Amino acid sequence: MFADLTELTMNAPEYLSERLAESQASLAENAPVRVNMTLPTPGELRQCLPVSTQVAERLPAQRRAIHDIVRGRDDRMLVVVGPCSIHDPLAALEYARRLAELSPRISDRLLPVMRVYVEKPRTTVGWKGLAYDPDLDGSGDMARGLHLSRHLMHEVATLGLPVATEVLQPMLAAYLDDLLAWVAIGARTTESQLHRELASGLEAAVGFKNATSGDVGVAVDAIHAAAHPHRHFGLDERGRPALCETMGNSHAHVVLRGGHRGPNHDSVSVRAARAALEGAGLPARLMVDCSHANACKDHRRQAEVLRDVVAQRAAGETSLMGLMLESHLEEGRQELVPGALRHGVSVTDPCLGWQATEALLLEAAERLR
Ligand SMILES: O=C[C@H](O)[C@H](O)COP(=O)(O)O
Ligand SMILES: C=C(OP(=O)(O)O)C(=O)O
Repeated sequence: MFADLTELTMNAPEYLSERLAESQASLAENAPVRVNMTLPTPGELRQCLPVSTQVAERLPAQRRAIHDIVRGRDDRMLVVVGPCSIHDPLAALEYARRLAELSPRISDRLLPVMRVYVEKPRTTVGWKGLAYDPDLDGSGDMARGLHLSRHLMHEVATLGLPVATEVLQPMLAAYLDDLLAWVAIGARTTESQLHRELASGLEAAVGFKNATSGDVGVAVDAIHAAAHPHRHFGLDERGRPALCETMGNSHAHVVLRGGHRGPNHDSVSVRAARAALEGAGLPARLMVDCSHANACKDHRRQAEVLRDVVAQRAAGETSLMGLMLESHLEEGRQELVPGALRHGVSVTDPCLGWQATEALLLEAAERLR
């Protein structure tokens, strides 16, 4: 397994992309957008990296378990935990092995799902994630990025862990969604109609973050929109433009991540979010992201936030059904300097280290028993 991924990390799957002939590319030389490479279609990538029988059989049960928590039929809490972003697939697999080992020790009270985030939304500009730039140097080998992303998700799923990701580019869902047990729509895209349509057609439960401003209303609107059937523009398996019809997703929920005005994990904010959902006739089900503006981007504060949420839940706030933690092998973050990276340290937001994460999840499970 590891040998396979190591090899993949080094060898670009050239057969999956095709540089357009110079004559074709140069037609667009002076255009603001230059198309110089075709990418594999979703069908081609899926064929190249098929889902094993074991993973395919396990995924529906994982999704059902998450649905049950989202709906309140299972009183455990969902915990979406893992690196802010994946930049080193081998380090991510090492993390996944540790989480898979911890999982049975807490699974009576918590259901861990691993963050395998291969796309990053940026406030302005910055590295956009493994799917866009797996070599971390701006070369943007997206064919390899897609291949690595799918391969890694499959490896994580093979360990028995449910896989979570944020879908930023709606087109990418078709490459990955047969591996996803939980999906995030981020704070910067919750208001986007395209993302709401996408969520409406996913089998996985979808968490909509409140806006970066702190506005929870847009996430409530998003849940409403995602629950509806839609007809929207999309791509089929062969990459052709297609009219897509969706059924509506009844497992969308709000994720409180704080905002420009400060955190929103406290009991007053939780009650306000609950009231907003109830007022819109929607189930009052909430996940709290312990990171981002809830931790004021200080990874150590995630522990305080988690303890506060668990205490509220233990005191009877049953609308709180989930937690999110940004966590990697080692704590903190580092600047993205290719060739000088420390192993297992985030290159985007600061993360809790593994030891602190493990201790915190064991403590939370105990508190919820
Ligand atoms: O989760 C990661 C970041 O908070 C998000 O991608 C924005 O990052 P940036 O503000 O560093 O661009
Ligand atoms: C980008 C993320 O969060 P948000 O959309 O809340 O900023 C994230 O969870 O990685």
